[in-house]
Order: sequence, then C-alpha cells, then structure tokens
Amino acid sequence: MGVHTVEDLQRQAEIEKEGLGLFQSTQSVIREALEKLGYTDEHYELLKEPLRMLTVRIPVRMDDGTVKVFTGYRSQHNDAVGPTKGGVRFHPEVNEDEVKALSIWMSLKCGIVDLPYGGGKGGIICDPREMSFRELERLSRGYVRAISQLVGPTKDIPAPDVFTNSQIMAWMMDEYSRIREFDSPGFITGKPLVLGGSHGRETATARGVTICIEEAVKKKGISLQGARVVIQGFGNAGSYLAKFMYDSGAKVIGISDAYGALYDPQGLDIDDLLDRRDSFGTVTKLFQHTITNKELLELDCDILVPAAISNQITAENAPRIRASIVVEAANGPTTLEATEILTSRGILLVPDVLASAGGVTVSYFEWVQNQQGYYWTEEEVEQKLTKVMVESFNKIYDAAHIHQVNMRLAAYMVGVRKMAEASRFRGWI
Ligand SMILES: NC(=O)C1=CN([C@@H]2O[C@H](COP(=O)(O)OP(=O)(O)OC[C@H]3O[C@@H](n4cnc5c(N)ncnc54)[C@H](O)[C@@H]3O)[C@@H](O)[C@H]2O)C=CC1
Ligand SMILES: O=C(O)CCC(=O)C(=O)O
Repeated sequence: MGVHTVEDLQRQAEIEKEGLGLFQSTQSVIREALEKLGYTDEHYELLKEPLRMLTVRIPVRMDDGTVKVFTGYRSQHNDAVGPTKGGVRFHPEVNEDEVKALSIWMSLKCGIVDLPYGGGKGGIICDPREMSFRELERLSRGYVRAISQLVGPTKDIPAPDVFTNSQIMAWMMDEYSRIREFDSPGFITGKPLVLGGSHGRETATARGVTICIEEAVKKKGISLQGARVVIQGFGNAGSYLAKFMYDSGAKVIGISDAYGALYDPQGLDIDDLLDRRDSFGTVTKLFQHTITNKELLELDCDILVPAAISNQITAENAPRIRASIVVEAANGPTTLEATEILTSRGILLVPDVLASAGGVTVSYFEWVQNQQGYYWTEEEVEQKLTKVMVESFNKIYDAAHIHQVNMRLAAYMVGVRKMAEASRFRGWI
C-alpha cells in the first residue's frame, strides 16, 4: 500500500478527534486491515465507499390529513460475494454517513460469520415513537415502493434494526410481493413466524452476544455465575440479552433506555422489567429513581454491553469504564480512540462486527428456509448459530494474538478478506 499523503495524515488527525464521523473512522480501520493483509490501494479504493447509495423521499398521508415527506436511504456496500444484506433503521438521527458506515459493517459481519452476502443498510429519518400504527404502515410501504427497483431476494435483503420490528418487516414484505405480483418471503428477514420468519431470529442478536460473553469470560477466567452485568438499551438486543444473562445466573445490575437507566447492585428483576417495557424498549419512565445513561456506562461491573446507539464510549469516558469485558451488541458504540484506551487498560473488547453478528446469521438461516420452503426447528437454528458464533469469536481472538492487534482490527482483517478476494476473482481489481 502506498505512502500516506499529507491529506491522508490530516484526515487521520481529524478522525482521531473525538466525535468525528463513524464513517471516516470505519474507512481508516478498513485501510489498516487491508494493509496488514497485504492488499493494494485499489482494494481500499473499491471498499472504502458503498457501491450504491440511494436517497429517497417518501410522502406519507398522516392521520390528521396532512402530508409529511420523509427522507430515507439504502446503502449497498459491496456485492462481490453475493446479494447485500442488512437492517432498516427508523430513528430521528439517521443520516447518510451513518447508513454508509452501517452498510460497511454489514459487509464485515457477513465476512466474519462467512455468509454468502455483502453488506447493505437502510434508514428513515423519523421518530416512530410519535407516529400511529397506520402512519408507520404507510411509511414502511412507501419506503419499499421507493427502493423496490434496487432490492429483492437475490439483490439486497432488508431486516429489522433500531425501532423496526417483525410487524414492519411484514408490511414491507407484503408491499414488495404486491409490486412483484408474487409472494416473496425471501425479500426480507425478521418476519413473523406465520409469514416465513425463522425460529430464533427475534432473539438471535442477543443469543449471539451471549455466546460471545460465554467465550470472553473463559478467556478472562471469570465465572458467568454471579458476574455483574450492565446493559445499555432494553430493546430487541438489550432486553433479550438481559433475560439470557439473568437466566444463566449472572447479576444484571444496570439497564437503560433512551430516557434513563436503572441500577440495583443486588441485581434487577429482569422478568418484571420485560413484562413492563413497551415495544420501543422503554421501561425507565415507570421508575422514580433512575440514573443517567452516562452514569450507567461507568458503573463498577464485570461485563458492560452497549446495546443501544453509536458513539457511547469515547476518549472522554473510556478511562472511567470499570468493566473487565466490553461486548458491543450495538453498532459503533465505541470510538477508535476509546478502543485503544480500553485495550491498553487490559479490557477485553469484543467488537460490534463480531458480537452483533448473530442477528444477520439467523437472518441468513431465515432466507435459506424461505428459498427452500422447508423450515427448521428452534433447536436446529440454535445449534447452527452457536457453532458459527463460537468459531467466529475464537478465529478473531486468535487473529488478535497472532497479529498483535486489538480485537476490532483483528475482526476487520477477518471480515474484509472474503470480499477483497471475491472482488479480485470477479476481475474488479
Ligand atoms: N435488532 C437486531 O437484530 C440487531 C441490532 N443491532 C444493533 O443493536 C442496537 C440496538 O438495536 P435493537 O435492540 O434492535 O433496537 P430497538 O429499537 O429494539 O431498541 C433500542 C434500545 O435503545 C434505546 N435507545 C434509543 N436511543 C437511545 C439513546 N439515545 N440512549 C440510550 N438508549 C437509547 C431504546 O430506548 C431501546 O431500549 C443498535 O445499535 C442496532 O444497530 C445489531 C445487530 C442486529
Ligand atoms: O438481520 C440482518 O439481516 C441484519 C441485521 C443488522 O442490521 C445488523 O446486524 O446490524
């Protein structure tokens, strides 16, 4: 790989400033991973940006009769390996750079768990917590109409992400099937079981994180029984993870949502919180004594799991993180500088592209079942997921030791190789 230009170095310095672009910092780790593997500048030029990025405007008739126009995105990072794959996020802070970074992370995840996919991701700038059921249906269908030319079961396959769920996947699948005039369950994953969903997809992300935690505690010589766990976010990823930790005998001492956090050093009653949370993973509003998300992250604990949004552990708070293990269920919760700080403090950081890959793995199983029209039992799904996650964790843990790099760079090295090779064999590079 060529010598870095002054421009490169300036950009690098900017990236290192806290808060600057998830997208740029992702590019810098991709560059480093390719360099370590001996790939050329051409590989970096190809892989540093998504191949396609579609911006759409979606007019939606609101319940009060007015029309509101929403902005949405779909990014397809690289389809050398196969169709692109990745979730759709409904959130007020969605933006183009975030969607682009998220699609690159999907490529890396698919490479790590060895799926026949490249990475894609979508998002709509909206706040579903302030929309009615029918408004959400119209928005979901409008998004599919807007992106329908670019997606499909063998092109790009969406799935759930922040503030989207199996009901939204069902509307999207129905809209796509209407447009194409045949039933297309393989267009999207994370569907309800009765519409071709897979057993285990609902809990897959949390299950994958749990498997990473089980492997990580072995490496650290910590017993999961009685271990103190703190989880930021109580939605799909965070709440099921809390349940798995609670059931395995760990003590979940802190959880949070967008409005605050709950802390009990004796351990929270997770079954009770699960009964009381709403469909957006909100539960803290029901309690008087709460702490902030910022305080939650700095609690004294053994295992910390950010399972909500990006940029939560930064150079500012990384020196005060007191966990021995940090497992990233969320996408992009830790900045690059914070990654360095945590690693140099001996904290085992299990990066997002590995820890959260259980979701897309079971999405792949769902897609395979849809293509075959033959459905697997919950036990089969769980067994296959466990094998994939245990192998992936150990592959990356070993790579980090062999190459003497942190776990994030090791994960990028493992994740980028397949698409780099596929791009080369196709003659793109
Ligand atoms: N659902 C999935 O299959 C996968 C999700 N992920 C990642 O996991 C993370 C969480 O996703 P889901 O659980 O699916 O979303 P979700 O919508 O089910 O839950 C999100 C949770 O984060 C909380 N939250 C939102 N904004 C927050 C803020 N500003 N501060 C603190 N908490 C906030 C919400 O209150 C809620 O508890 C995201 O980063 C997502 O990309 C990664 C892989 C797969
Ligand atoms: O299930 C999928 O296809 C993708 C899930 C996702 O968006 C993610 O892993 O970030």
